[in-house]
Parts: sequence; structure tokens; C-alpha cells
Amino acid sequence: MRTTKKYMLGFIGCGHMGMAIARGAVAKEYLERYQLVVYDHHDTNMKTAKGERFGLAKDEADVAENAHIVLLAVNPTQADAVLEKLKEHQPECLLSIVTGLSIAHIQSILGKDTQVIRAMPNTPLQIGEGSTALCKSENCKADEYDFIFQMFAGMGVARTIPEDQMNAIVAVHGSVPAYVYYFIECILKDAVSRGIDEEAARALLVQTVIGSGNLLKQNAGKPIEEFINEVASKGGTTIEAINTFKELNLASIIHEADEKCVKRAEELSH
Ligand SMILES: NC(=O)C1=CN([C@@H]2O[C@H](COP(=O)(O)OP(=O)(O)OC[C@H]3O[C@@H](n4cnc5c(N)ncnc54)[C@H](OP(=O)(O)O)[C@@H]3O)[C@@H](O)[C@H]2O)C=CC1
Ligand SMILES: O=C(O)[C@@H]1CCC=N1
Repeated sequence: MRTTKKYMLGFIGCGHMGMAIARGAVAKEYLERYQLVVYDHHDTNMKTAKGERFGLAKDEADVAENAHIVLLAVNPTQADAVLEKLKEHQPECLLSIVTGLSIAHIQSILGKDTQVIRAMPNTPLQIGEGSTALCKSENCKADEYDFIFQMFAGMGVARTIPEDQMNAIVAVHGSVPAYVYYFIECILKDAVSRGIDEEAARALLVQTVIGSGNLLKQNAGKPIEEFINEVASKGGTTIEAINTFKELNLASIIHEADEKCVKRAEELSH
């Protein structure tokens, strides 16, 4: 994409997710380090950005004036204050990853002419294994949207979804890396309590998660139940565990957790 601005992408907020996106884009060689500029409140995040050889901005306005697309990566309660500061500097295109922050709200502050892209990424994108759901404002140009869509697609999987599903999607992939880590933590603690060496258990378990995921990926049309049946030998061990999950209604626990997760996204919405 052509631009007259000094930087292609400017980050306001470069914490966990902002840094993950910046690192992911550079690792995949989609953007060069010199095409990124960063501004964050925290000195430690600015030092990390300096160490990564990204451009450093002095404030929010500096990002808006020098970057073609401004990426808003602050926490939901901090977003309005940033948008108010950007009002004077009218970014051409604003990419927001802020949970619950609607396109209509962004345009109500920045003006209807601002192109807006809303994305829900997840942290594994920093190693090219992420997932990102995206949507855009009606006035967003194909060039800007394609540029951002391809950036995220290059870091894993990307899908366009309707904006009214952006809150519900947190319980599909945005928050879900933490669910997976929690599940892994529970299994590991259990293994150690049974005397298994922690390093060995972690290595075997992590590869199991990767391998199971890859097998699912390579057989996208195959029902999940069939994968379970292939592991659960008749009269064997696995079915005992699966039946216990069913008896204790793990599905309802997951449903309850998802409901709370999505409800929080709705509470944060504006
Ligand atoms: N973490 C994740 O997995 C995901 C997060 N998101 C969304 O991404 C956003 C960021 O999340 P995350 O990276 O985890 O949060 P972090 O708290 O790690 O990062 C946000 C950073 O922005 C800084 N900041 C706040 N206001 C400003 C400002 N005006 N100018 C410059 N920097 C500022 C914060 O500094 P300070 O602490 O000093 O305020 C902080 O360093 C959230 O809205 C979240 O909903 C979306 C998908 C996944
Ligand atoms: O926990 C959060 O609010 C953010 C949104 C998705 C992942 N992290």
C-alpha cells in the first residue's frame, strides 16, 4: 500500500497485544521495523520497542501525524481519552483491537470520514500462529482493509465477521489461549502430583496440544467426535476420562465461562 506518511503503522499502546502484533508483522517480513512507530505510557514498553528498533513517537499526536494507519491497543477504559486526543489529528485510518469499542463510537469522536477497522486478535500471532477476526466501517477502502487483513492472515488465520459478533468472538479465540493454558496447567499439576517429572510432562503435553491442533487443521471437515473416538479405545482409559467430563458436565462449565467472558465484553462495549 502506498503512503505519504513516514510510517505505515503506528501503535498507541504497546503492551502485550500491541507488541505481539508488531513483532509478528516484522517476523513474517510483512512490515519492516522502520515502517512501525510506537507510543506507550510505560518506559519499559518504550525501551522494549527501542530494542526491537521500531520507530519511537513522543505522544499520541506524533503517532497520528506520522503513521498511515493508527493501531489503538490500549485497554477499553483508556480508549476514549486517546480518541479525544486524536480528534485534532484525524488519522486516515484507525485500526482498533480494543474489546467492545464499536466502529460507530470511534466515528462519533473522530468523525464519519475516518476509516475504521476493528480486529480481535490473539497472542499466538507473535509467532505466526494467531487468529484474528476483523470487520470494517462502510467507508473503509479496500486497500486499507486488505493491507490489514493480509497482515493478520500472515500471522495465522484471519476471518471477516459481522461487527455484531465481535463481542461473542472473544470466547472463540480472543480469550481462549488463556483457557488452553489453564487446561494445560491443571493437567501438569495433576501429573506432578502423581510423581511425573515436570519437564517431561510439559514437553509431552505441549506437543500433544500442538499435534492435536495440527491434526484438526489438516482435517477441517471431519467431525470433532471422530477424533475423540479414535483416541478412546473400547473399554480403555480415555473413555473413563471423557465420561467423567460428561458426568461432571464440563460442557456446562465451559458454557458458563463463555457467558461470563462475553458478558464482560458487552459491559466494556460502547
Ligand atoms: N491481551 C490479549 O490477548 C488481547 C487484548 N485485546 C485488547 O487489546 C487491548 C490491549 O490489551 P493488552 O495489550 O493486553 O493490554 P496492556 O495493558 O498489556 O497494554 C496496553 C498498554 O497501553 C498503554 N496505554 C494506555 N493509554 C495509553 C496512551 N494514551 N498512550 C500510550 N499508551 C497508553 C498502557 O499503559 P498504562 O498501563 O500505563 O496505562 C499499556 O502499556 C485491550 O483493549 C484488549 O481488550 C484484544 C485481543 C487479545
Ligand atoms: O482479557 C481481555 O479482556 C482481552 C480480550 C481478549 C483477550 N484479552
